[in-house]
Amino acid sequence: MRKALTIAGSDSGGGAGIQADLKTFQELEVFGMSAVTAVTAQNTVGVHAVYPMTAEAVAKQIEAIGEDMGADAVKTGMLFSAEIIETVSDYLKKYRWRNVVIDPVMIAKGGAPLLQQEAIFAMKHYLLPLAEVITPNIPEAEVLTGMKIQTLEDKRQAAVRLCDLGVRNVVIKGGHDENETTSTDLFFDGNEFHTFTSKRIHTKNTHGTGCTFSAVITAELAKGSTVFDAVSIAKDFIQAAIEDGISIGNGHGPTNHWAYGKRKFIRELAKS
Ligand SMILES: Nc1ncnc2c1ncn2[C@@H]1O[C@H](COP(=O)(O)OP(=O)(O)OP(=O)(O)O)[C@@H](O)[C@H]1O
Ligand SMILES: Cc1ncc(CO)c(N)n1
Repeated sequence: MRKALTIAGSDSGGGAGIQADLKTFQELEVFGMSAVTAVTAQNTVGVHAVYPMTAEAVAKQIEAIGEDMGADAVKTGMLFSAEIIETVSDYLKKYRWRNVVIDPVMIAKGGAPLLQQEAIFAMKHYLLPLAEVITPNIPEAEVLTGMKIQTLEDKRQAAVRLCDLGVRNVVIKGGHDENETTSTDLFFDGNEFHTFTSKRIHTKNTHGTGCTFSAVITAELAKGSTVFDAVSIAKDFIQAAIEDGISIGNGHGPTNHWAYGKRKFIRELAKS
């Protein structure tokens, strides 16, 4: 049984954060574990409140896992403060965890800040050098690189800059390219570029797409996939999850975490 750890915030609405990560790990048959960095009171409409944990509480959760169960892959999501980022970075080094996926969560879809402005320095200088993969959306990649991203060439340049910060593989996600008919994610492994493109789905049920995408990469790395294959599976998984999105609540509904598994099961049934 492969094990994956998510270090992220709790989304009471269940579509993003720790909840999305654990549902995704489960779908991919990886044992999921968590260290909660903050509790958010959140639903499909927005974030009502954020209650960060102390850095000590985050440290104790990670230590409990590190001293006993270990992890085949680790992902980070909402980290909120510089202090939490520094603590997480220290523990990633202490346990020499490989397959570290950083989703540099900064702002929720409705605009609520999930990372303090003054924590960006810590993210760039302590956390990013530990990343096997980083998965920023366009606004996050702009903040981390200090450049405006409008074209595919801009995404390429930003990916190179992120590798210069010590990251080994970069995926710049295209969900925010809202004028396009496709959603194109740019992958850079430090040497070569590859684009993963899918048809853009016109839906408001996209809450937690980024968390789910990076959780798939984490689960696949835990199972021994290459980074390229893990990203490729993540793209298929999120496409199915958005296509079969769930219309609950009055705002951005969640994606469907079991759509990918259900389709795979139906395909296998048809073959037999
Ligand atoms: N409307 C859409 N149609 C198809 N794919 C999409 C759509 N929106 C997002 N995606 C895909 O979902 C994944 C996540 O991208 P996105 O840019 O939305 O992340 P994000 O902004 O970090 O998400 P969130 O903050 O809501 O968790 C990417 O693979 C992207 O291509
Ligand atoms: C807890 C949490 N993490 C990440 C996101 C980004 O989708 C969110 N909305 N909430």
